[in-house]
Amino acid sequence: MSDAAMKLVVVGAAGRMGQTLIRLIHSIEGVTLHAAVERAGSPFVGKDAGEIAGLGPAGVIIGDDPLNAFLHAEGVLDFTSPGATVEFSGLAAQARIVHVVGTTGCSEDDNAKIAAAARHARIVKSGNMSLGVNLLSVLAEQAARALDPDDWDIEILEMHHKHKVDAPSGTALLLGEAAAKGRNIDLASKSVRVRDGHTGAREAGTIGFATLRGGSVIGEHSVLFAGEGEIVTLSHSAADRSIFARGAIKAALWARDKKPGLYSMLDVLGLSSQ
Ligand SMILES: NC(=O)C1=CN([C@@H]2O[C@H](COP(=O)(O)OP(=O)(O)OC[C@H]3O[C@@H](n4cnc5c(N)ncnc54)[C@H](OP(=O)(O)O)[C@@H]3O)[C@@H](O)[C@H]2O)C=CC1
Ligand SMILES: O=C(O)C1=N[C@H](C(=O)O)C[C@H](O)C1
Repeated sequence: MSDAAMKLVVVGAAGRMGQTLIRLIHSIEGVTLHAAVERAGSPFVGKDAGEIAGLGPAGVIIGDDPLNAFLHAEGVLDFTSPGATVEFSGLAAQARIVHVVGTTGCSEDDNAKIAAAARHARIVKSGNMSLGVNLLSVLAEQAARALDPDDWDIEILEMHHKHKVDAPSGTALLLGEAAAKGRNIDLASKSVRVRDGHTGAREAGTIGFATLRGGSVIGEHSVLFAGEGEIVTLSHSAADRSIFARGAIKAALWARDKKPGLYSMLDVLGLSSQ
C-alpha cells in the first residue's frame, strides 16, 4: 500500500456531511482533498470547497464533473442522494477507485445497481459510519438472539433533524437487520413500518419502527426489547457529524488495498460475525 496521503473526492461537498468531511480531511493525516463535486447548476459550483466548509481557501474548487474528478483520485466519499449514488457507483467502478457510500434511502433496485458496480469497485456502504452504532448493532443482534420472541417485542425508535428526507433512517434499518439476524428471520416480511388507526394487537415476532423528525437533532436511535414488566433499551446518541465522517475516512483507507466487493462498516471495524 502507498505511504502517500490518499487522494479523496467529496461529492455533495456543500451538504451537511460534505462540509463535515472536508473539515475532517483537512485536520487528519493520511488523506488529502483531491476534488469536490456538486450537481450541475448548484450555486456552489465554482466556489472554493474550504471556504464553503468554513476553513478558508483550500485551493480546491467545487466542480460538477464527477468522472473527471474521479479519474486521478483514489477514493470518493459519498453522502448525497440515492439517484446520485447509483450514478457515482458506476463512475467509481470505471475509474477503479474506492467508493464509500453513506447515502441512505436507497431502494432495492438502487442497491442491486450498487452491488453490480461492486463487481469492479471496492464499495463500503453503511447506513451509519460511526463506531458506536456499529457496536450497538452487534449488541442488538446478541440481545435479539438471547430473548424469546414470544416474550420480548422489538421496537426501533429514531429521531433526526427536520431536513431529513428518508424514513425509517438507514441506521434504524441497519439495527432492524441486526435484530432480525439475531432472531434468524427476514426483516422485510416481519417489519411494521407504520401504525395508524385501529391496528389490532401487536403480532408476536415482528420488529416495529417509529420515526420522529424535528429541529437540529443529528441522530438518536434506540432498540427496545419490551417484555412483561421490564424493558431493555440499547441506544446511541450522535452529538457531532464528525463521528460519521471519521468512519467514512477510515473506510476509504481500509478499502485502499482490498479486492473489488461490497463491504460494510462491520468489515472495516472488524466487528463482522461471519
Ligand atoms: N451513513 C452515515 O453515517 C450517514 C448518512 N447520512 C446520509 O447522507 C445523505 C446526505 O445527508 P446530508 O449531508 O445531511 O444531506 P444534504 O442535503 O445536506 O447534502 C447532500 C448534498 O449532496 C448534493 N447532491 C445531491 N445530488 C447530487 C449529485 N447528483 N451530484 C452532486 N451532489 C449532489 C446535494 O445538493 P442539492 O442540495 O443541490 O441537492 C447536497 O449538497 C443522506 O442520505 C443521509 O441520510 C448522513 C449522515 C451520516
Ligand atoms: O440524515 C442524517 O442526518 C443521518 N442519516 C443516517 C441515517 O439515515 O441513519 C445516519 C445518521 O443517523 C444521520
